[in-house]
Amino acid sequence: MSGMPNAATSVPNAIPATLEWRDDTLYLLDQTRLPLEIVVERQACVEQVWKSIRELKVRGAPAIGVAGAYGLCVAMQDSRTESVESFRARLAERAAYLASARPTAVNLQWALERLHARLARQEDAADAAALYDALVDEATRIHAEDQALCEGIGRHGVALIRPGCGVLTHCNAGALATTGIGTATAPMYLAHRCGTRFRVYADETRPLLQGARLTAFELQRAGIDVTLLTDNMAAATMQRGLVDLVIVGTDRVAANGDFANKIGTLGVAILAKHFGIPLYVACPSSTLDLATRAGEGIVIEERASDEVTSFGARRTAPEGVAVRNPAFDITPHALVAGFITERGLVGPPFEHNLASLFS
Ligand SMILES: CSC[C@H]1O[C@H](OP(=O)(O)O)[C@H](O)[C@@H]1O
Repeated sequence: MSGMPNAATSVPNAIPATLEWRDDTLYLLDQTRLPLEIVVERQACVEQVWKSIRELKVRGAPAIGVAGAYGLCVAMQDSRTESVESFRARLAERAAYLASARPTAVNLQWALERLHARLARQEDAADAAALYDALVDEATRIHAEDQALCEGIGRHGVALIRPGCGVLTHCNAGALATTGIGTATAPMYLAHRCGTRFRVYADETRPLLQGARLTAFELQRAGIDVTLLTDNMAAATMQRGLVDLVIVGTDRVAANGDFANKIGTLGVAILAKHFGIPLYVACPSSTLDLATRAGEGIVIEERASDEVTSFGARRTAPEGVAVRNPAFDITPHALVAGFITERGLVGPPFEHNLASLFS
């Protein structure tokens, strides 16, 4: 898979990894500059990491989780010479700060809580420097696990992609949303790796165009047949019989199988149901939030209106017009054929079968 991010490749024009932790420093591929520019940014402080997550320089639930984990390490570097008690107190405050960057993707909170839990187990730490080392070790483990989780999702979903089929996806749940081969794209990359020929239809995904800027970019560079659609073309494309399967990612799955994903996913799911097309949701088990009973319990991030009133740098709406800009919507589990996770392909009844993944 030449040219895709996070692939172990020596191809010179390959896209750099979504993020990198090197010499106690976090580097992020600035996804707001893609597809025209490939810019990697050194994160000098935790405030910069917070801003990078908030501004979607790094985005996608798994990638946000890994970036948040390393961001907490960045936050604690200056506290290595403090007392153990002071280090632990500061950790809680810095974790809460990072969690405030974006509320919907469960992976950010999950990763920060996992680092917190690691330190809770370090009861006999000699000093704060040892606690810092434990944080970096745990963040590194989360990073490595994420790459393996993507491969597992790919293995459990690859059989869904039959030769000659058309797959529609929304937003970017690709390699650029993770530190591996993606979630929704994982079955696509594995099918491509096996020589299966299929077509992908990528919704551009207004207002921030993750589908056009990121999904079309990474799939094209990997040599996968991808066609870019405007969001209002999904219905006609399905009506023409070009779509056999929908695979999307998710930012949070409630216990009953309702899920949050990029705004517009609900519309795609309703269309898929109408045209008798199965919709699958690809996610690592860390995205399952069994503590939230149903979709109405998921907090939806509201974003700035200028993301809607401008197209790139060009204003496209009258000054003062009222705007709504929810970044996600909630799709009810009744519209879902199954969840593709690293632990298996999960069908209904979701309340029972999702919980069974952890038993
Ligand atoms: C594999 S999670 C990808 C998920 O995250 C995206 O949202 P954003 O670009 O705002 O982080 C979108 O909902 C994707 O499905």
